[in-house]
Amino acid sequence: MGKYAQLVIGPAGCGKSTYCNHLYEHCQAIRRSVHVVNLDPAAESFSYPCSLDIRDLVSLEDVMEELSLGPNGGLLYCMEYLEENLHDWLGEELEGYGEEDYLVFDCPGQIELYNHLSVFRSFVDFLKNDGWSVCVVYCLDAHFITDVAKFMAGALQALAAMVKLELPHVNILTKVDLLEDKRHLEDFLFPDPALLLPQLAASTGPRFRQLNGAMAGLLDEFSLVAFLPLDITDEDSIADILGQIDLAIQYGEDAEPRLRDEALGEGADDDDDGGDGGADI
Ligand SMILES: Nc1nc2c(ncn2[C@@H]2O[C@H](COP(=O)(O)OP(=O)(O)OP(=O)(O)O)[C@@H](O)[C@H]2O)c(=O)[nH]1
Ligand SMILES: [Mg+2]
Repeated sequence: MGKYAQLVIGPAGCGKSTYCNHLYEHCQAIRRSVHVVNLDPAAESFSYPCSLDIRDLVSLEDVMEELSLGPNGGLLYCMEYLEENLHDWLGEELEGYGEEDYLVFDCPGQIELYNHLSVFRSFVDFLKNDGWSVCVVYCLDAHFITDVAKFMAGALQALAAMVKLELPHVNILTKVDLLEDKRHLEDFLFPDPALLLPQLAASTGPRFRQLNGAMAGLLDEFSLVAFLPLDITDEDSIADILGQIDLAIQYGEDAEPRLRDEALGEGADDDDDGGDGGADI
């Protein structure tokens, strides 16, 4: 048995909260328990029921008003405040959760929080020490694949978060339903630098050739940057993603006996198939 969590991160507006809501609805549909946590002190409203909310600790609005800070400085202050209060606030709140609980943390969109500051590293270390198996879910807007240079930048950001947080990691290409032309989608789900490099060269000046080569080499060397497509109009899409995340944190191994026990406890049919509609992993 264990405690499981997803840390949903990615650039501003890339669809993190929408993913969290879609995942919550999917889990409701397959009768799988999941709690969504808001970690964005600037959030105003959510579509999902919020089980735990950073704004109960600190809100951006109050910080901006009381400390006369702008939105970015205010957000950094809030996140550093969270880092200082991990034990006192988060530790206490998480006492209400235990074995078999599954949390999804909907994070703010400023990528410097993952790459430059220590707050998320402290946050995941705290969760790990508290016994949670955590998977980072890095969201990138599918719009990024319309321009190879933009995609390279997005993939490198995902790679930086992967290296910095050192956790099981799944990358998601969100908003795939909005792509008009899906013919080249596959090229970006498993990006092959050798394939992308000529396109990159065509869209940048010759003096960037060496830099482009070095960046492509970096992605190639790690060969860890692959993306799963999220099409919110296709239910299989979120089921596949959840299945991959389950694999990454080995959720299925612990969950199967529990689902069967639950089904029996609820007087399920004798011939229970144990599947419960869950992801096929
Ligand atoms: N069609 C479509 N729209 C999406 C999808 N994901 C997000 N959106 C839209 O994109 C906008 C931003 O989505 P959010 O889920 O708020 O993005 P976010 O990453 O949580 O944004 P921040 O928390 O501000 O960084 C909203 O208008 C969403 O409705 C998607 O998969 N498909
Ligand atoms: Mg959001």
